Amino acid sequence: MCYFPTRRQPLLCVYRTGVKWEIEFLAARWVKGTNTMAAQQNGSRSEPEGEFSFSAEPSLEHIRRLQAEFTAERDWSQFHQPRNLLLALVGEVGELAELFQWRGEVAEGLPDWSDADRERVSQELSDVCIYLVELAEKCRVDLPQAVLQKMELNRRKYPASKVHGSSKKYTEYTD
Ligand SMILES: Nc1ccn([C@H]2C[C@H](O)[C@@H](COP(=O)(O)OP(=O)(O)OP(=O)(O)O)O2)c(=O)n1
Repeated sequence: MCYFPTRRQPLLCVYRTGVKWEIEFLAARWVKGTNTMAAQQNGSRSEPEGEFSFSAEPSLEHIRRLQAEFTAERDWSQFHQPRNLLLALVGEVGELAELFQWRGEVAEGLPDWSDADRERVSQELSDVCIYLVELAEKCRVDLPQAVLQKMELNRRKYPASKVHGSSKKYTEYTD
């Protein structure tokens, strides 16, 4: 797998043979950052107002491998059993919740938030994602496939024609 996001692709591909995922990941982040900066300098946004999408990389498998390397390098695998990871995950969810605490309703895009608070949200969401992915690994759940299967189940449980515009739980439907 290789990144082809910009004309800088040769730089990124140089690292492929070393299979140093962290370097690839940081390089991809750098590319995204410079793209964003360039867009800002040109006075343009990378996306139309109101639209948002994730970068294609890293995949969940890529994140799993990066975290596996991170823990192996520190001899921390001994601490990262499923129960500990679950507690760590819940702790990070708590830290994320704390950022939203007492603010009242928050608009999509967090328009009134400071850059520092947005950065904290980004970091806490990342902590949640990292621990979630590692917990899935330790539970031997193939998370991307499991998510697809769960979404299919959700579609069948909540047929759009039946529940359109309603937030009721499926158990509340009588027919
Ligand atoms: N034993 C550990 C400790 C940390 N991490 C990684 C995964 C998380 O992404 C992040 C969590 O680090 P901290 O426990 O220091 O928590 P925070 O980054 O949230 O710091 P703070 O609690 O000060 O906000 O580091 C890990 O994998 N295993």
